[in-house]
Formats: sequence, structure tokens, C-alpha cells
Amino acid sequence: MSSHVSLTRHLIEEQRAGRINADLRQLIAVVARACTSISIAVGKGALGGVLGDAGTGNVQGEAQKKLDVISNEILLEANAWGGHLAACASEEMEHCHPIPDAYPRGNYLLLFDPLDGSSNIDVNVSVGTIFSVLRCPEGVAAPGDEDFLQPGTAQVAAGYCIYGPQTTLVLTFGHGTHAFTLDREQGAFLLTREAIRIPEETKEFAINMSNQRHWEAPMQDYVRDLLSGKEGPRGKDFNMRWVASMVADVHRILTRGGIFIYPWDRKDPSKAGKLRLMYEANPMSFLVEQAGGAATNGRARIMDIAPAELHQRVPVFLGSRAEVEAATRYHLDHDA
Ligand SMILES: O=P(O)(O)OC[C@H]1O[C@](O)(COP(=O)(O)O)[C@@H](O)[C@@H]1O
Ligand SMILES: [Mg+2]
Ligand SMILES: [Mg+2]
Repeated sequence: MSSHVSLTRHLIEEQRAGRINADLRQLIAVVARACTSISIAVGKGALGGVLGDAGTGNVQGEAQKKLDVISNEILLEANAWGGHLAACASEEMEHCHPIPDAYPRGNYLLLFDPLDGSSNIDVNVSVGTIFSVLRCPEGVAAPGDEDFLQPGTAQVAAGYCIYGPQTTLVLTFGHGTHAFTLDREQGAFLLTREAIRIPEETKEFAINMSNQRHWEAPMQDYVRDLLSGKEGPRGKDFNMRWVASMVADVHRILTRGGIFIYPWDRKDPSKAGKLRLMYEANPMSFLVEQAGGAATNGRARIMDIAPAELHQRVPVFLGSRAEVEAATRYHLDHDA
């Protein structure tokens, strides 16, 4: 018998403490079950015939992997019957998907990136599911995309599930960030890290350096100063990591600190950034802030951004508080 508290028990305790209601508890339990199914599908790899391209594209013009499509279907199917949702929205669907009239409908909106880090699927490197929960605005019977356009501060829950050497679900309801590891024999998520704290300072940064020539001036200055190490203005040597799965990079930061950056760049100036605000940046920002870290778009807090579109993109700077503040300062000083 494990001494770890199960996710089920943790959710019941959160409800008893008045921090969540029964609907939100059951919604998260459904999402966790869907993540367990996705973890099984990911784990089958070549044996399950799930690797490779689906041969289709999503609304962002990105080629979909088979597992992007499978994960999206698992999440949709699991949540259709839950009775706690009014609608879902996903990276893989152009518009939101209201719960059909024939099914029980609830008061929450769920957004997800069903499989983050798709480029890593076929090479057996960690990928994950990212999700965000909002309230459906009052009086809305059939939600549309516009009902999802709420700032990150309106999130009632956020989390991700990373499918790596371990499958780990990381969750917040706005009262700290907690991690639950999947016990594969029991099929249950067990609490393995409570009230995670990200170290305030760091010597590790995560960025795709191949884009350097496309960055704006303050980004160039900031990274140049990191790379100049002990002899430079920052006075310390920095190490670098880049998994190219946001879930894996953020998981490392929640484990030992660091800064993750996906800045705006000139490759496609019409795009505000690469990462999506509603189902990547906002949920990760909520988790990171709840662990004592910070998240900005280089200039302002991500969770304060008023979204204009479901698939809106945003530059992302998140992680150890002092380092995110330093990177943000380079941009603000440059603007001034
Ligand atoms: O290949 P790049 O440009 O370094 O991008 C890596 C980034 O793209 C993403 O894979 C985007 O996520 P998707 O796989 O969900 O499209 C992030 O996880 C990651 O941080
Ligand atoms: Mg993603
Ligand atoms: Mg994805």
C-alpha cells in the first residue's frame, strides 16, 4: 500500500476545504483519466502503429502527427460524457466544440494542447498534454469561441501531464502547484511533490538558439550577456537546455529552476510568437506563478493579457522569478 495521497483523495480534500466544487473535481478527474489513456497510446509507439504523420494539417497550418489526432480524440470523447463542461477548445480544432445537446452540459470551458512537443514523438523524447479551465460566462447556453477569450487570471485550474520516463500530472487550482506521478500498476496518480517552489535565481536558460539572428535587439543583448558568463555583466556562467517540448522544459524549471524563452522573432513578423496564449502560455504561467516563479511576454505579465483570438500567439518568458525579471528589464529599458 503506497503512502502517497492519490489524486482522487487530493481532489476530495480540495473540495472539502471549499477550494473547488464537485463539478471541477470531477472535470479534473476526467482529464486525468484521459491523460492516462494518452500515456498508454504514447507508450505503445511503433507497436501501436501510432508514430508518424497523420497526413492532415491543423488550423495553424502545422502538419499533424497521428498522436496529435489520437490525443485530441481521447480528450474530446472523455469530456463529452463528463457533464461538467459547456465546451472544449483545442490546438487541433479551428473552433470550439460545444458539448452536444444530447449530452449533459456543465458550466466550465476546457482548453487543451492535446499533445505538446509533437516533433519529439517519433524520437522517443518527452511530450505532454497542457490544459486550462475557465468558467463559462453566465447566461451563455451555447458557447462560442468568444466565450473563451478570458485573461489567464480567470483560470480556475490549469495543468499539464508529461509523458516521459514517468508520467506526471502537474496541477494548480490557484493554491500552489502540485505534482502527481502515475503508478502504472495501480493506474492511479499519486501526490509526489506538494507546493512546488521554483528557485528564485538560476544559471540555466532554455531557448532555441537557431533563431538568434531573427530576434529583436533587447533579446540579442540579453542572451549575449548570458553567454559572456562570469566575465560579463551578469557575473556568472550559464548552462543551456532545450528539449523542444514546452512541457519538458517547464517540468525541468519546476524541478530545479531556470528560464524558458520563446521570444518574438522576424521569421514570420505577422506572428506574435510561436506559442499559443490560451492553451500553452496561460496554463503554464498559472502553474509557474503558483510555484513562486514569473511569466511575461518580455514586457508584461502573460496572465493579464486580454485575448482577442482563440489561437492567439504570444512571446513567452517564464521560470525563476529574478531571471524573468532580468530578461523583462532588458526589453523595458530598450523601449524606454
Ligand atoms: O522547434 P522549436 O521551434 O524549437 O519549437 C519548440 C516549441 O514548439 C512546441 O513544440 C509547440 O507545441 P506543439 O507540438 O503542441 O505544436 C513547444 O512545445 C516547444 O517549446
Ligand atoms: Mg504545444
Ligand atoms: Mg500540440
